[in-house]
Amino acid sequence: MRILIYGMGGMGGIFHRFFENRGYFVKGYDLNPDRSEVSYGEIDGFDVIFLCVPMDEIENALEDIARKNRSALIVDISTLKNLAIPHLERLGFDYLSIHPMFGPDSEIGLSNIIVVHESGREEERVILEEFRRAGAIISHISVEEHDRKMAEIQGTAHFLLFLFALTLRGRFGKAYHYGSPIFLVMHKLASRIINQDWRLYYHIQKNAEELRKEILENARVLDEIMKDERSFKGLVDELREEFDDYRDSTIVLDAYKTTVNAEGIDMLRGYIRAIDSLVLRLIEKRVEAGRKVAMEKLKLNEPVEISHVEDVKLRELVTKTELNPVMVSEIFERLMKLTKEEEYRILGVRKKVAVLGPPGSFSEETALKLVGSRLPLIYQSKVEDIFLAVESGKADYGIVPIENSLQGTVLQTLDALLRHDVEVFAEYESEIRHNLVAKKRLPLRDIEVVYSHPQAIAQCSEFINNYLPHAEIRYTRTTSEAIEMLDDRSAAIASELAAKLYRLQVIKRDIQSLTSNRTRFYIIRRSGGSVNGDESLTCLFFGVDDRPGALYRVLEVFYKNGINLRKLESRPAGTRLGDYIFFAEAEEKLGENIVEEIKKRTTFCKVAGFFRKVDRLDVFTG
Ligand SMILES: NC(=O)c1ccc[n+]([C@@H]2O[C@H](COP(=O)([O-])OP(=O)(O)OC[C@H]3O[C@@H](n4cnc5c(N)ncnc54)[C@H](O)[C@@H]3O)[C@@H](O)[C@H]2O)c1
Ligand SMILES: O=C(O)C(=O)C[C@]1(C(=O)O)C=C[C@@H](O)C=C1
Repeated sequence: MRILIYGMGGMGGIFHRFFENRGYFVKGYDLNPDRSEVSYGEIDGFDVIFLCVPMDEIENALEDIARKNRSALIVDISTLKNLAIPHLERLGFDYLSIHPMFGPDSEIGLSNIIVVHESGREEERVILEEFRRAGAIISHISVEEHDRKMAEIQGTAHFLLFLFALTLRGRFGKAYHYGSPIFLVMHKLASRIINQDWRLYYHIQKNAEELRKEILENARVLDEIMKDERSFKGLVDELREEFDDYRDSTIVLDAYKTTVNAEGIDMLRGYIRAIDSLVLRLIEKRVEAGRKVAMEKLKLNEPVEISHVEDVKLRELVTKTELNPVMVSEIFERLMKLTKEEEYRILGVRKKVAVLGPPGSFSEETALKLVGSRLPLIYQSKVEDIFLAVESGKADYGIVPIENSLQGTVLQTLDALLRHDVEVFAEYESEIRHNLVAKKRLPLRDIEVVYSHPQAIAQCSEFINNYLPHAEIRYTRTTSEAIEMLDDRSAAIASELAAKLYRLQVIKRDIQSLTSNRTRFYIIRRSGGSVNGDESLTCLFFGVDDRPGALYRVLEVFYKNGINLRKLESRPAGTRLGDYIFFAEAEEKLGENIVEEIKKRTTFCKVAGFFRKVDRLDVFTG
């Protein structure tokens, strides 16, 4: 979906950043060439055009667009619908008409967006879904009802603020040091609207003439009521029934302090203290919201950690500030960590699990199957680092691949298992399923490039040869890298989880060749964990003298006790050329006597774990 922002002023800027940060192709066009990224001649190549020009310019702008591009979906964001909709209808555009109830310097999250007209096009669904996911509150009303409601809502607020300004004019000058918080907030709001485009307020008030009469009448009534104690109390009692939500109004008032012009060291220190205490209260609010999010996630079976939500958030935040982007990202990463810790706590998750990253990898997919979706994963880029994380206590468990049906034993895992003070306590087997994914639904013939890791490409070669012989293959180091490269004409091979995480379309599921592609994982923990009792397997390392029959004498122990070995590998001991250490997996939990017997017949023996096969791992207890 190619999006054009037509009019790159305040509102245009917001929508440009919003969609760009979410990975859409977005360009801006403006009469002012300094703000334009494309020329007027290029506006025909877009599927969606956000109309973000001032209201007086809407008609001209629509005429200009109609000359170049009649097929795009127009997104009308105007404040008053009677200035835009007649022209959209006359020119025959498909259009989505919304009223974003926020200004250029606001955040979309928690803002109201009123939808007054939809054309039924797919792009509309995508746009509204993005707003919804960003936390906007979307409501639907008719065009007529919209203009009536705006007269009530905006008309009343603006009129009263202008009245406030008119009444106070000339009384205080700029000396507001004795202002109360409520007064100061109202003063600020009045100054805000007085300093914006007056035409907007003029148009809104045009629809609000009846309402203003009502306000003036109410003012007279109120004046009378306030003269009498009992009638005033009666009014307050009545109003309290409707105006009862004043939670956190102090935060609103205290936020005002951050906007004063502080001068001198003492006042500046006071100013910073006020900001700090506000920040602290806001952090508490953030964490409180995290607790509620966690309960929602429990219902939806969603993971606590959603990396693409975090990535988009960080990208958006750094584009909103001139501050050092690295530090800003760090601060918000810490805040998210605090929130996530609280989410885990509320869900009763006590364990942390180290897996091979990055998010969206097949290892992560396995981890999610094993431990469910709401666990703290620690992503490591190497098998060795998973062992280190577990050994050092940074992670409680590690999930490491030990064997793949196509590639055989994972030697890094074997070597690390020998060196580190960890033990295997469970194993898990999973089938790797590859999917062809893309940014949008694409017929196979339109896919020009396929990105993926060489192993994934190899495992899907049959599918690629049969269905994508025309496509160019480009190798990437990781699945995430393949996904980052995607444009409208390419596809990637990735796990179902990655498709979900990065909100991609799955073009074709299970494209791996018929040969089963299974991977067995060990689940490791620090040595000395409690034995469960239902262990049925043992893995161990041993070394033998360099003489005939030495290995035979060890194997004899298994033979004599009727114990099957399902795996036997030799690895260089790392001492001198020709010295080997053996690794074995026995299909039984070896008793102490057997281990003793093996020790007698070997130069070295380390039991790396008594373990069992599992389908789930409980991370909610212990
Ligand atoms: N500002 C708000 O709080 C707010 C809130 C909701 C909706 N809106 C609506 O958003 C729209 C834009 O408001 P804004 O505050 O972003 O305005 P703005 O003045 O900040 O930006 C308008 C931009 O449009 C450009 N422009 C003007 N005429 C043009 C034309 N014919 N072709 C191309 N570009 C043109 C201007 O150069 C400017 O960059 C209006 O319809 C307004 O009703 C504004
Ligand atoms: O948005 C969510 O799902 C949250 O739980 C909030 C939050 C955050 O702290 O910003 C925390 C965890 C997720 O990884 C993404 C974001």
